[in-house]
Amino acid sequence: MKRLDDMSIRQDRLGAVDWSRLGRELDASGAAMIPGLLSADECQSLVALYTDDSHFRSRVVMARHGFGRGEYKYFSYPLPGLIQELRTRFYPHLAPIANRWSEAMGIETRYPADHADYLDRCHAAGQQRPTPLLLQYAAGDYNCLHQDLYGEHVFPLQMAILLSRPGVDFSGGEFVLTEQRPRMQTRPVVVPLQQGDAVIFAVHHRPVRGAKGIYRVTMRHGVSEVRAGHRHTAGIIFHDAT
Ligand SMILES: O=C(O)CCC(=O)C(=O)O
Ligand SMILES: [Fe+2]
Repeated sequence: MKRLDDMSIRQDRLGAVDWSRLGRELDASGAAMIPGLLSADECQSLVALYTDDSHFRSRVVMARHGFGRGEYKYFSYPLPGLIQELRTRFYPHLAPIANRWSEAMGIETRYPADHADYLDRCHAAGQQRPTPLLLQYAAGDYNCLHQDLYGEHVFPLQMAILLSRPGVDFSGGEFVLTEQRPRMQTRPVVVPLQQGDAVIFAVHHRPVRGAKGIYRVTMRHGVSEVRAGHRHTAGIIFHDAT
C-alpha cells in the first residue's frame, strides 16, 4: 500500500474526466458520476487512515445527533495529499458550473476560479475548519437525507467517493439523492457507485428549466441501510465550516 502523502492522482485519470459531459449531467439531473477516479490501492489507503486519529479534528457518531447510524471523522489541516489534491484540482472545473447555476437562479454570489481564493472568503467569514471527511458504516447503519451546510458560505457542488467494494465488502448502502420540486412530489435517484467511483452532486439547490422559466429545486443526499459488511466513503466539501 502506498503512503498517502506520496500519492498524487495520476494526471491521466484527471485528464480522462470529460468535464463537458460532467457539466451537462449536472445541469440535467444535479448529479454526475466519475467512474474509476481512484484506484483500489488509493481507496484502501484512505480507508486505512480512519483508525489513525492524528489525521482528524473530530469524530461524529451519527445516532447521537439523529443523523442516522454509523460514524464519520472530519480531517484536520493539513489534509492528506490525495484529499487536498482532489479538492484543489476539482474546484476550478466546478466553479464555472456553480457560477452558471447562481446566474440561472438569480443569486448574486460568484465563485472565484481558484479554491485558495474561495477558502480565503470562507475563512474571513469565520468558516475556518476543514470539511473533507471519511465515513464508516457497518451492518444496520444508514445516513439520513441531509445537506452539508456549515455556515453562510456554501459552494453548491460536492463530491463523494466510494472506497469499498459493493457485493464484496458490503451490501445495501446505496447512495441516494432526492430532488424536491415546487408543488410536486419528491423524486429519488440512486447512484450505483463501484469502488473508486466518485459522484459530484448539488449540495442544496439547483436550477431546472421548466415551461415557465427557470425554477429552483432542493436537493438532499443520504445512504440507504447497509445490510452486511463495512462501507467507507470519502466526502469532499468545498466550503469550510464555522
Ligand atoms: O457515505 C456516503 O456515500 C454519503 C457521504 C456524505 O454524506 C457526504 O460525503 O457528504
Ligand atoms: Fe453528506
